[in-house]
Amino acid sequence: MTEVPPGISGNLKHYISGGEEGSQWREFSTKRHYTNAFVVQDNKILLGMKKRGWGQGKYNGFGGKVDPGETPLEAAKRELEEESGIQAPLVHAGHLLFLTEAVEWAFHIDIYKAESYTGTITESDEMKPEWFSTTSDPSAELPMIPFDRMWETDHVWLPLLIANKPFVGRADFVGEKDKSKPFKWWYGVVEEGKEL
Ligand SMILES: COc1nc(N)nc2c1ncn2[C@H]1C[C@H](O)[C@@H](COP(=O)(O)OP(=O)(O)OP(=O)(O)O)O1
Repeated sequence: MTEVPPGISGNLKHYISGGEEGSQWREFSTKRHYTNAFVVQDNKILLGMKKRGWGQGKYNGFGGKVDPGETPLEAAKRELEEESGIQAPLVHAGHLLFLTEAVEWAFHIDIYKAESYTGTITESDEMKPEWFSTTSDPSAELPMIPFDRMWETDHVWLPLLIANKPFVGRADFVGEKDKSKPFKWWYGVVEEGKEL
């Protein structure tokens, strides 16, 4: 299954794919644009525990919908500040397409990363920020990234973000809302020396 799935494109090299035997990509007619932003600094990553709405109870980057008239980068900076209280020089790291049974649109999510920030990390009504270790060193003072409390395919692409390898992926989920599980997925990395 090395063929790039419908809905994503770019100078991509197959990285990982899988799913239930015989499963087909789901059709979709509309996409909604979202952002997700991560601060990675000194072997640690800032995640937030979502306190309400879509993904409640899961850890994720900071983000949300792109508002009309905003660029994705503007939206990513606004959402990061609204949800965690900080400003950061975000750089585009990849994008993802997610489909679920719970909603009729596809989530197009632009993913951003920063290696520094200004301001004071502050809990908001939407997110509780926490630092996690990006290393597997058992002597690290921080807890490891809680992949068992994140969306199921995050363990595939978050290491690419941490390693500064631009990526693009698609995952189709089955099941209701937060109980949904991926049934088909494909992730690619951008070919060496090429643009995303
Ligand atoms: C597999 O699906 C997903 N995985 C990951 N890692 N992140 C996802 C997935 N589906 C959605 N997301 C992200 C995209 C956004 O960053 C948030 C959802 O944004 P939200 O609905 O909270 O948007 P807001 O504009 O903040 O919402 P309000 O209207 O409540 O302010 O999850």
